[in-house]
This record gives sequence, C-alpha cells and structure tokens, in this order.
Amino acid sequence: MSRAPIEIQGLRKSFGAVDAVSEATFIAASGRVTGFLGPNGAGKTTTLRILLGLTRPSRGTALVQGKRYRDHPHPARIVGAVVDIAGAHPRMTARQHLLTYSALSGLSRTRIEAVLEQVGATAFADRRIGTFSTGMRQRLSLATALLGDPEILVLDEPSNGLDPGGIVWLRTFLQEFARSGRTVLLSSHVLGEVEHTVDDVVLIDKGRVRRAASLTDIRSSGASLEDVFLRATQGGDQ
Ligand SMILES: Nc1ncnc2c1ncn2[C@@H]1O[C@H](COP(=O)(O)OP(=O)(O)OP(=O)(O)O)[C@@H](O)[C@H]1O
Repeated sequence: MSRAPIEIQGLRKSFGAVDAVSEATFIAASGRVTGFLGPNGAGKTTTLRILLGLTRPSRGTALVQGKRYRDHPHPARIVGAVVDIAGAHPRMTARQHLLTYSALSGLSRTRIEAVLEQVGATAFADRRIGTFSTGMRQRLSLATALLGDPEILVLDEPSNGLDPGGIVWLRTFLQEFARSGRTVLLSSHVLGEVEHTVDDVVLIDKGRVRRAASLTDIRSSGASLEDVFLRATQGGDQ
C-alpha cells in the first residue's frame, strides 16, 4: 500500500509542564481536503509547526511523503505552508516578497506571475504589503506557498479574516487543488466553514486526537459535524 502524503505517528510535544500535544496519530490522504479541527489551545498549530519543521517534537514523527520536512532537499517543492506573512517587510510589494522568497528557497522566479494570477493577486502585486487588507495578505500567503508548485498544502486557520467572497473563493481553490490528486491539510475551529470545504476530519482536543473520519461517514451516522465535535471535545470518548 502506498504511503499517505502526511503521516503523523505518536506525536507528543511538551513546553515545560504544558503538554501541547500528548498523542496525535493521523494521516492526510491525497486527493482529499483534511480538516484538522479543535478548540482554542487544542494543539493544532503545534502539530502543524512540527510537520513544517519549525518545532521539534518531544516524541513521535510527522512525515511528509515519508520523510521529515527538514530531510527533503527542496521542501518548498513538496509542501506549501500557508502561514501568516507577518514576517514580510511592510514596505515590500507582493511581487518583491515573492522574488525574495524564491531566492531564499532556491525556487525559480518563473512561477511568480502564474501564482499571482492563480490567487487573484495580480491587481495588487505592486502595492506595498503594509497597505494590504487581511484578505490580500491571505492571498499573498497562499501565492508564496504555491511558488514551489507543491503536492501538499498545509494551512493554519486560512479563512481567518476573510470576507464571505474570499471564503468561497478559498474553498473552491482548495477543493480544486485536492481534486487534481494533491493533498490539503487545514486547521480551523470554524466548523460551519470547514463543513463546506473538507472531505475528512481529524478532531483534536487537549493535545489528543479524538476522532478521525470522513465527513461522509459522520453524516451517514446521522450526526452533524458540530455534534461530533462537541462530543469529542467535551470529555466524550469518541
Ligand atoms: N511556545 C510555547 N510555549 C509554551 N506553551 C505553548 C507554546 N506553544 C503552544 N503552547 C501551548 O500549547 C497548547 C496548544 O497550543 P496550540 O497553539 O498548538 O493550539 P491551537 O489548537 O493551535 O490553538 P488556537 O486555535 O487557539 O490557535 C496551548 O496550551 C498553548 O498555550
């Protein structure tokens, strides 16, 4: 059997006395959008940061295409990470930011126009990032993630601050990305939005994965995603 593009196995991470992640085991499959869901402080960002090589786990493994992120010679060509572009210089334009990121990541600059077009950012490509709305920043973050033409997209709370039009646009984009055989893992605590976007869900609470299932299976059991989420995160043992 071929391996899943994302495999999290027995993951644990403690920060001093705080167990941010105490048992996380799940996969994200290709051709699917997987929602990584949990309440505030559940351990989502910590898990994604470990997956992206930004934080070291205390135990366990988080693999992309069978290897740790940092062991890939060109990780940006494997995984695109959609995280806040807070580190981007506010006086840089979107196009300058993409040029800088290409150079730092060893990526060709030939895809810059294509990714700007892909995320609908061409119109503001020459404006300074400091003047951007949240939605524009999100689009630039996605464009940055797409520069390496990755097989996998990992997004931490991607619809934060997007207006309804932006949310629908992002949903369509992610579903089309997955339909092309690629893989999307996104974290969120906004169930209403996620329910329209994802194929599979992984529910985490207090650092433990409580449930992993397809949305179809959840619906066929007669429960709503909200029911399952509340049961999983309020001491239930699902
Ligand atoms: N660098 C750190 N040092 C100490 N504690 C941390 C650190 N990072 C995270 N934590 C703690 O680990 C727990 C999990 O945090 P994490 O950010 O992973 O949760 P989350 O599910 O992403 O939450 P949210 O939805 O609020 O962003 C929280 O109790 C948090 O306070």
